[in-house]
Amino acid sequence: MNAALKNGKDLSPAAVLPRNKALFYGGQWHAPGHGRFVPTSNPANGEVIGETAQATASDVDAAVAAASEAFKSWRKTKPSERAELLRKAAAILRDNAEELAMLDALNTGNPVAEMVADAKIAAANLDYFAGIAMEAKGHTIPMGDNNLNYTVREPLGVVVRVVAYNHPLMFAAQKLGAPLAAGNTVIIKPSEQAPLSAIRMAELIGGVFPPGVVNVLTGARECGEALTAHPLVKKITLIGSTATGKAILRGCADTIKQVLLELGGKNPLIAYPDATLEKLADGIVRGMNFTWAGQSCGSTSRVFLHDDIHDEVLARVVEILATRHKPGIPTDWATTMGPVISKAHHERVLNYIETSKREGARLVTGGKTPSDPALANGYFIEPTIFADMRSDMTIANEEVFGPVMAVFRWSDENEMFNIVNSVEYGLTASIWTNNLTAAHRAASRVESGFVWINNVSQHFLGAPFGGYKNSGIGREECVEELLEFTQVKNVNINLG
Ligand SMILES: NC(=O)c1ccc[n+]([C@@H]2O[C@H](COP(=O)([O-])OP(=O)(O)OC[C@H]3O[C@@H](n4cnc5c(N)ncnc54)[C@H](O)[C@@H]3O)[C@@H](O)[C@H]2O)c1
Repeated sequence: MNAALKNGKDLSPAAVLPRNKALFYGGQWHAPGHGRFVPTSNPANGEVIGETAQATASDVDAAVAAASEAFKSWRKTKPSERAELLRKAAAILRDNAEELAMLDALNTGNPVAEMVADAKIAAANLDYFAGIAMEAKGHTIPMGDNNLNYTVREPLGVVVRVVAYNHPLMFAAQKLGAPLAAGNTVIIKPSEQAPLSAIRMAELIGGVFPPGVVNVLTGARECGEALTAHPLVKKITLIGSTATGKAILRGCADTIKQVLLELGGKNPLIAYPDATLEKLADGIVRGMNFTWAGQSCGSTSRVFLHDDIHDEVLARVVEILATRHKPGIPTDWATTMGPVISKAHHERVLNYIETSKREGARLVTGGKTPSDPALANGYFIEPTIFADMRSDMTIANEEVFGPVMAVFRWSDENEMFNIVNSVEYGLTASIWTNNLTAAHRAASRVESGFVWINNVSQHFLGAPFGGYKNSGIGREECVEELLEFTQVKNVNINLG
């Protein structure tokens, strides 16, 4: 199939790459103050495919000023009108889903066929927050005679949303929904590792909103730090690593800035002996998100198999994996697994593999770069499984953020939960059993913010997503996310 054509649409790089490379704020494109642009590349072959501006502190000042100015009228805009614009933006994203998927495939290495869903998920989020814009409401509080006491929820002001590289368009677009619906203006800071689709998003939907309401600043750590420290930024949110979350928390101290943090994970999948083995094996493969080379915060990368079913399930998993995920060129519509994001990350993941071997984990499958010469210049790694894991091994505790699964054997439930809950992370967990009591008991014991029973990976719009422990602060994709971007004012009226 010609990768450049899909449903009559031209999906060649020339057609899908953004036209701009500068900074989008105040409704216009601005060259960075110091004029620096940096290249961005395609992880499937290492080739440079574009360049983007590197925002520094002076650009941050200018963008925050524009967003701050826009806030004055956006906060007064009727929620129903704000909702209408969000719905308009959602429709544009849906119309451009294939183009945006191809752009993300070029810049992240995630397979294009699977990335089409990302624009649609982002659009669904915008529609969802458009629908609940009126839920940013207050209460009346009974105070007895001669007093009327009520609360109102007001927007915060300028909100910054810093996002990770693994689903760049989806994160950049979906994270606009809640703050805009609540009346804030937003600056999106995409990852410097995959910035192109956020720029394209600004081209497509930036003009739907009044100037300064939606802004996109590309840049790296320096840009993120300047945004974090800026006194006129009232809240900063992050989708990123726990290390960056800690840096942002530290950077917020001087301005007493609110945060919302969606951070890393080392998520357990726990299988009881009575689970339906066929579905379990399928779920273990799906939960690891091999499609994006394991680069998902929610990946269930620690699999705890009960002794009675361990060997049979592991054999099934290896069998499914062999037919389902094979590294390939991400812009090819038939590809089922992409590379990792960069040369540095490739080396990091391969190091984790070598360390695991050295520490005595048993390599069951994968563990190396693919032999296909067409992939030689990209950052590909075969889907990898280690078994006979011990809790003191490195990948039993550290987030690899690559296609590397760690399988543990268990027989004592208490010992198993000690290991499950011994890591610093607590994002997701997946529990497999047909016993209702065991399922609820396990859900209650596991220290994670988002738990699936007999399922993996899926998010449910309206249901709170977020982490326990060092996996984050706050909840998203639900009413609470909307309320995160409001502050409560209490008004007491003396009627006497
Ligand atoms: N919990 C979630 O919902 C979720 C979703 C996806 C990814 N993640 C996590 O993201 C990580 C992988 O993504 P990544 O490598 O892009 O993460 P990262 O933390 O390296 O970068 C994330 C973003 O933070 C910015 N940044 C870096 N240092 C900063 C600083 N000091 N101040 C402000 N901003 C700064 C980066 O430029 C980027 O835009 C993994 O740990 C993964 O688990 C979490």
